Amino acid sequence: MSDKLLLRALAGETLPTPPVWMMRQAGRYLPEYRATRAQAGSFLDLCYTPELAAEVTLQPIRKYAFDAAILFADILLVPQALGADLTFVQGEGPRLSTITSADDLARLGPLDAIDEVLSPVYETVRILRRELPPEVPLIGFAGAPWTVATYMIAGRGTPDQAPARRLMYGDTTTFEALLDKITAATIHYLLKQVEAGAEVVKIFDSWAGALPGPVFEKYAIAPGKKIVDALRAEHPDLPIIGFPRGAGGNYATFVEQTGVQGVALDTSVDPAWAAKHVQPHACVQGNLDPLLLVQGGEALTKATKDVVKGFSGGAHIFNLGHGITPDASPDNVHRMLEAVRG
Ligand SMILES: Cc1c2[nH]c(c1CCC(=O)O)Cc1[nH]c(c(CCC(=O)O)c1C)Cc1[nH]c(c(CCC(=O)O)c1C)Cc1[nH]c(c(C)c1CCC(=O)O)C2
Repeated sequence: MSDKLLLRALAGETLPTPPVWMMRQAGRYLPEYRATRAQAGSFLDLCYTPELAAEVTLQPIRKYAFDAAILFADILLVPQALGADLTFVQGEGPRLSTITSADDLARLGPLDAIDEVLSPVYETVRILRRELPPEVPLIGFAGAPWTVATYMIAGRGTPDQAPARRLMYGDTTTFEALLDKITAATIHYLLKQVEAGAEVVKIFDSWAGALPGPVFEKYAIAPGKKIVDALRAEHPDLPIIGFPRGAGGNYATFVEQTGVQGVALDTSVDPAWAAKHVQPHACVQGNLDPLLLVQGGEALTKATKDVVKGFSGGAHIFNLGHGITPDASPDNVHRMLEAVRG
């Protein structure tokens, strides 16, 4: 049996204490992250400098002894590798060249050129497999096609993904061709991460909840399943975690139809509902409100224990319902861990 608790949970085991990690565990709430980030220059320089990307991945493992490490990179590296211009504007988020027509789509580069941009990420994975403690598995990741497409179409984050939804309605052919291109690039990218040493992969569909109900199956589940099937064909035992954030009642369908071993639940999901409708079919991951790591105190301790208790009847990985925010206190993370591990 594996000594890696995360892999045991993903294999369906109910553990006395769940393994713990946090989305965005390498991030701006940590002073050591901010120092390495300053040394690297820009956020993208940090992503593409393997020694420094490995260093920020390791920082939260050293500080908190989390049960998993997640590769330091970003879901928007795939659009960049496909030829989109990408910058991160301090305090505002990403900016990309937009795709609103078949001509824009045609200007993207070929799939077989993406490794020219992405190869430093594979080097980061190789360094991490050498340097991580043996009991800490490495999670590789990518964005799901719909979520990546929302940024490629709008050229930035938007509150409601209106530009992507308009292309979906107005030029379905271009929209679907873009999803197919991202899907193919993502399969290649994740296979390369696994070959380099990632032991689990997670697919972030952060904007799944913005998809209208009638097309959830077509644009969240079907591309997700395509990726899962392609990875499984090469690596039958690879554990895969899906994160269809905001999927609500569709969480159960998502798990059933994609066949993921793990599913990350966002903050809006009630553990009592998920324990009944999702957990019997997959290991659940989540779902503490990240704001509690800003608030701290008894509220944090109580909510943490409630999440652990709510999912104690099955396979569970303790995590947040979304990423930890820059204003969270590093000490509150210790308090959360104490409440999980006792
Ligand atoms: C939507 C999305 C992105 N990136 C990601 C998602 C999906 C998860 C989610 O919903 O949060 C995924 C991601 N981004 C990052 C990681 C690294 C690993 C980790 O979780 O620790 C992961 C897994 C680093 C990052 N990605 C980003 C930072 C902050 C950049 C900085 O240091 O200035 C980090 C640590 C920047 C980023 N990256 C993205 C945005 C919109 C932004 C700007 C907003 C922000 O600043 O938080 C796109």
